[in-house]
Amino acid sequence: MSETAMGASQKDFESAMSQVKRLKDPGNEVKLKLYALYKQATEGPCNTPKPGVFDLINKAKWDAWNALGSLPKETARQNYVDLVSGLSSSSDSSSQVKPEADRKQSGYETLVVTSEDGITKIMMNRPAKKNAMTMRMYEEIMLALKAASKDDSAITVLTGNGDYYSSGNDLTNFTDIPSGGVEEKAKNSAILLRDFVDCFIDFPKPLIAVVNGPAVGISVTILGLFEVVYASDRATFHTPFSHLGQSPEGCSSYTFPKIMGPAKAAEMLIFGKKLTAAEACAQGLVTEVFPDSTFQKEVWTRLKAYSKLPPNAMRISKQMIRNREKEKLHAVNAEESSTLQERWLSDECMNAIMNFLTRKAKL
Ligand SMILES: CCCC/C=C/CC(=O)SCCNC(=O)CCNC(=O)[C@H](O)C(C)(C)COP(=O)(O)OP(=O)(O)OC[C@H]1O[C@@H](n2cnc3c(N)ncnc32)[C@H](O)[C@@H]1OP(=O)(O)O
Repeated sequence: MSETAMGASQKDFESAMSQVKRLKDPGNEVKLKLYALYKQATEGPCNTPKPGVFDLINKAKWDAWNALGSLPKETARQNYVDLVSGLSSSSDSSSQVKPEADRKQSGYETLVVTSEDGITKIMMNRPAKKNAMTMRMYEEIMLALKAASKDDSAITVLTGNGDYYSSGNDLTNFTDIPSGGVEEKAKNSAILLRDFVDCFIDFPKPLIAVVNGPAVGISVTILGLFEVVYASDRATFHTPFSHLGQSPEGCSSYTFPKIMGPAKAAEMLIFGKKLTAAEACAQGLVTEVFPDSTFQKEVWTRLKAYSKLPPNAMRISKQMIRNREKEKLHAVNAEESSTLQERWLSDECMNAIMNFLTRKAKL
């Protein structure tokens, strides 16, 4: 569906609901996704108390609904219709689909998500906008991560389609002001940011970034939460927070000084120094750099080999490496998100965004 397409009508939604009843069992994961989108589309954000830990089924349903955060009702309705339509077409051709075949998951508007060879690949898919991250993309990445945490893949990859990895937060996100004004917008954005980064902090399987091109802002900062970062030699790493009147997020105020030392971290996070892939590798942010001409081939060959390692052992090793940091990371994320909530209301930030939107300035 195109980004500008109108949302699904109530009639489309009702027809999708009756189609669901005729589908063969799509499995628990998809059923949870359908449940969550249905609740969000009809009742809005999750509004019931969290069930107890032993109430497994209701807790899974609650988690799925709650994970949709503040996704608007209309978007949830559209996602529900898209998901059902994808399920219907795949069940029509189910006789041709092998269980281990490349499974493209439908229902996403801003991503292409596939699961193959023990690898779930989440590809940001707005190449014409340099994979800038819209509100919808944040929500969809969270959904895709939640699904990947429970699917049968061993490792999960985040990458970008086109010449950019991602240009970071879509600056037009700030133009859609709700009735509660800019304060409400800043508050909702801070909640979304915190939820988004929490998903990376809590992700249980090895997470790999395949950085196919330049990366900006939040797409760079969250790299500190990945196990491995492979970069094309065309990639650059840029966090122009001060230029935008903003402050670090993605736990980078904590992870970057740990990874590269406080002086190098300050150059990136305060002064917006752009690193080449080789520099980012020397600073420890990137694991390995590959020539762009052989990047995809070399990286995927390596990842396919890694994905054959025993998945439980990899998961346990990741948890041992990360778990003692988790509490700290959640606290840092909360602090960074609330600082940004204030920054977004500052003149410095508003002027910088206006400049971008009116094309007076480029990075
Ligand atoms: C709710 C959670 C919030 C979390 C906060 C995170 C903080 C950040 O992520 S800060 C980083 C924000 N990102 C930027 O400041 C980048 C802004 N973009 C640019 O400076 C340039 O577009 C570029 C250097 C990335 C690329 O320049 P280039 O000349 O090669 O291409 P363009 O013609 O500028 O881009 C093509 C097309 O894409 C649109 N676009 C690119 N990036 C963004 C973006 N971040 N937000 C909105 N739109 C973006 C650009 O406007 C062009 O669109 P049109 O073809 O329609 O003009």
